[in-house]
Amino acid sequence: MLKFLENQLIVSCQPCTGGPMDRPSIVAALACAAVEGGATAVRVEGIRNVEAVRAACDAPIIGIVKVDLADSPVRITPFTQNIRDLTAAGSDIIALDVTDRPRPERLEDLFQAIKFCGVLSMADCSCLADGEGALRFGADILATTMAGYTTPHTAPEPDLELVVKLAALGRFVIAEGRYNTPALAAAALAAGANAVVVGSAITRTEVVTGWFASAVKAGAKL
Ligand SMILES: CC(=O)N[C@H](C=O)[C@@H](O)[C@H](O)[C@H](O)COP(=O)(O)O
Repeated sequence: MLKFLENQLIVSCQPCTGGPMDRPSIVAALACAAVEGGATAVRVEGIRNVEAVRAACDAPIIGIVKVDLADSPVRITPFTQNIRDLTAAGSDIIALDVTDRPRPERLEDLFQAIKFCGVLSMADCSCLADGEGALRFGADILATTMAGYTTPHTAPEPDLELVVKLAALGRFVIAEGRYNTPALAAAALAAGANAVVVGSAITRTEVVTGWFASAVKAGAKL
């Protein structure tokens, strides 16, 4: 699986929550379109969406569940039950938030559940220490997904420095988070990532339209 993903583009098919494209049939169409365009794998949120994508295309699926908890800031795949459900729905890889923040279940138990389910684990890190911790639990993939998201202000640029640091740990590294142009996606691989995930710039029409709308408004003022 990791050989198959080497030097490849992975597309995150997560429409804006509650938006007009937030439906399993549309997520499945986005995934098929991404594969037609050259993506090798897709990242998909939610059990119904993973099921719909699995039924529509053969590409490897990185499955996640996002849960909003009252007593924890951890949102991405916080429960072992999420892992069992994502596996049953057809995920090949399961990604989870591995940041050092209060969480409802122990990371050790989550990684054990992933191993027990026979799928690969992808550790969504915010910093080098997250990656080092995830390695101790046997993470198969280290990713930069959470870089810039554990403090209130999201950085505008992707965290290429974290790619370099994680790559030095010697595990398969996926760059993810704000790779909003082809040049930035290519820069991730040049920095040492084994693959790159692009989401918003390909599959969040509202976000991309917003970028253009702001630029057009700013241009009109000149
Ligand atoms: C921080 C967090 O919750 N990230 C989520 C992870 O699944 C998604 O909302 C992102 O869209 C995804 O990581 C891809 O990143 P970008 O959309 O920037 O290409």
